[in-house]
Amino acid sequence: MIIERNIAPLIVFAEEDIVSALRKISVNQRGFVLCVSASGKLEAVLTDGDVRRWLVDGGQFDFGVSAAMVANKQFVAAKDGASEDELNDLFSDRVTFVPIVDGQRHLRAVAFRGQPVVRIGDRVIGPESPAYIIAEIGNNHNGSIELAKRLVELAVEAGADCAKFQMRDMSSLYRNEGDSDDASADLGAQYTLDLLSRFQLPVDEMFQVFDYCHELGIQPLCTPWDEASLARLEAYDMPAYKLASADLTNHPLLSAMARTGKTLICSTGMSTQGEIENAIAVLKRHTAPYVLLHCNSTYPAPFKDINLAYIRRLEKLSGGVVGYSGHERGYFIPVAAVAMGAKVIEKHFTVDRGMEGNDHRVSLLPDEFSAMVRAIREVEEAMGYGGARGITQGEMMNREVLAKSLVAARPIRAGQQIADEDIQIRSPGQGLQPYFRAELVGRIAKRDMIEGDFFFQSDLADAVASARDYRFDRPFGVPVRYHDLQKMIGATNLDLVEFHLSYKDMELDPVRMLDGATFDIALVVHSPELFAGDHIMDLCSEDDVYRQRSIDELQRVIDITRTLKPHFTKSARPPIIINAGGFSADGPITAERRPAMYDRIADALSRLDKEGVEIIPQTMPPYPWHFGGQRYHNLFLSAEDIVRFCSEHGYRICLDVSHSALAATHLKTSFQELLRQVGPYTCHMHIVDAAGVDGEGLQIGDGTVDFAMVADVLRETAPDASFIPEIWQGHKDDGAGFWQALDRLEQWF
Ligand SMILES: C=C(OP(=O)(O)O)C(=O)O
Repeated sequence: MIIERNIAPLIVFAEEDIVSALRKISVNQRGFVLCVSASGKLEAVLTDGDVRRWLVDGGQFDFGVSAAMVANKQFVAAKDGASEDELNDLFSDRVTFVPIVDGQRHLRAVAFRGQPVVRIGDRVIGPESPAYIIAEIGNNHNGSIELAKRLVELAVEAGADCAKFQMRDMSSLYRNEGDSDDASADLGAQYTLDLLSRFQLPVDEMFQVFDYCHELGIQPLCTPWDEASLARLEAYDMPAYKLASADLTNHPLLSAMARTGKTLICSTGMSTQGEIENAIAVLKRHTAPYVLLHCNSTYPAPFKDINLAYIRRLEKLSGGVVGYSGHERGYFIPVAAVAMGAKVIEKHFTVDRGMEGNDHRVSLLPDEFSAMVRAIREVEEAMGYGGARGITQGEMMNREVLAKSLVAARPIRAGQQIADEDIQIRSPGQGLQPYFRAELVGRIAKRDMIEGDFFFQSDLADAVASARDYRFDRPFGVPVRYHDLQKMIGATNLDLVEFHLSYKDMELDPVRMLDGATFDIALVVHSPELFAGDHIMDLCSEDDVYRQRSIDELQRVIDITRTLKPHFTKSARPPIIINAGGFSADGPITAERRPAMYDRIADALSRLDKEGVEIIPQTMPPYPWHFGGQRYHNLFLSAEDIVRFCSEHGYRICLDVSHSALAATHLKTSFQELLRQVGPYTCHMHIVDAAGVDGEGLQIGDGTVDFAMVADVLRETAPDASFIPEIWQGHKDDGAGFWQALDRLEQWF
């Protein structure tokens, strides 16, 4: 259960109009608002459903009507101080939230049934959120406001979500009123008192540092070590509080903190399980929103004593969000804690581990802290949701190359019953997976096969997508290789073929491969991206030798295209599609570096003999799949970049609908707008579906692209551009994937 005490987003004044109330519901995303009087008394509850019922049941569509007129005055509410069990009893299938009111019906909080989440300012921390990472500055400023501010700056740079400090009122906190010269104090306490007396920031300076945090966009938090400090921090209006392990058993302070109604992050170091359970009971009695941090309060904590597995136990005990406050050396343990479910991570932070004070020695330096943040974010990305196992895009590509298929062991004639001896298992994995063997045996072959031909899903199906003549409002074609060119052209009324050259194909003699044949259609060539020796085309590489190799390879592609051209009678100036380069391995390249990269590409292209051909760079997805692995593409993603390159350097492009849809999703920009802007520069297109940020090459209808919209925009902005359905592995099974795509696309194009 969640108790929300920040009620401002959940209330409207009863006399506010219904439109204001609906606006508030849209913003708070809770599906309701509570109508209160000017003095804050709860009068009614207004849900989405109430508004719908009002409209359907003959509401006068008078949007000036007050929220209270439409709202429901019969609602379930609880008294402030109700226990968690009492609140739980009020929930039902229909009641998913319960307003909590005081004796005078003033609204105090709202209880929600649901996932345990807490809020700190505008941050929501819960099972689905990224970990909230606290840079524990504590007293590592050693009493210097300048150093405190510098640590805040460094925490921001390191990617922390929060910069945390500590506040003590020395006179009320210590039994000797914080007298650091008290000779009767034992050694440990005397050392701590001495440090604290010298290294505390005065309250007004502490507040200046909090202001500085706000200025830099990082949340400030603080641990009050006593009630006097809590009162001072309340006066500043902190968004939440941290309770130190040392105070988990200090129920009066815990209760005082709980009474603020703010989220409490409570460390559990130095406590037994029974003491932790008692603290949870206090927190629940106050219906406080809280996070428990597993912690071993040794400085530094020995790895053998950390007992990270306790995080899971703590989660069960608390029934809420858990985290980890680490005092060990290094940052691997917090990263592991995140993998175990920690949603708050606190680590000490310093500029110099050699400075005076215990905490410095167990603190991370800024570059270590930022490495921890990076590692945590990577682990979070890798955690997933434990749903059903699917095959990822990268695996799918590797499965094609590395896995096995069922292939014909000897020639098979159409109409023949397939026997077990007709089948063998061979790599690559482009055909039916081996476990279909039993299903295949006994079937009647639908086609003639020679030894080594793949069996496909269609050999098990009763109906197969096959080619026919198509009608489109623009020239269309399919991708071909030397080996299937004749077959594809013979199958349907293509206007063009897009010749996909592999680097191996470049060693073949085009004249011999075409055997003197000519075709009454046009030619588009897709240059290889990968050349011999793992060379990936990169016309803007900063390595001049590498770049020159890319230029030379592209010149060879141009020469081959010129040799192919006379065999395609409708080709005046065949376009050559290139993936121009500009990829990176470890992360995206910043926007400032991109213009120079485009200039290098334009310069490389200007060095080519392009007589008789047109080079058209392809629009790119954010994550290309070179060698089945993940890299970053940086160029030809955004509409602005593409338009600038084309208009400045006089090029047209190949618009890959799948790539650009993924790019728009990744860049959080409008795909429709991208199409509108790049349409006028489009010479040729790959029309194919896409999903998410890396699901490319999908069959039409298997992704999320709105093809009706795409067709409408392109009819206006690129009416003459030709296209192919570049379905991944569409050529398999005699082009079944291409024919199915053309079938589906005909309704729009
Ligand atoms: C000492 C503190 O916390 P922990 O117990 O998590 O180290 C603190 O927050 O000041």
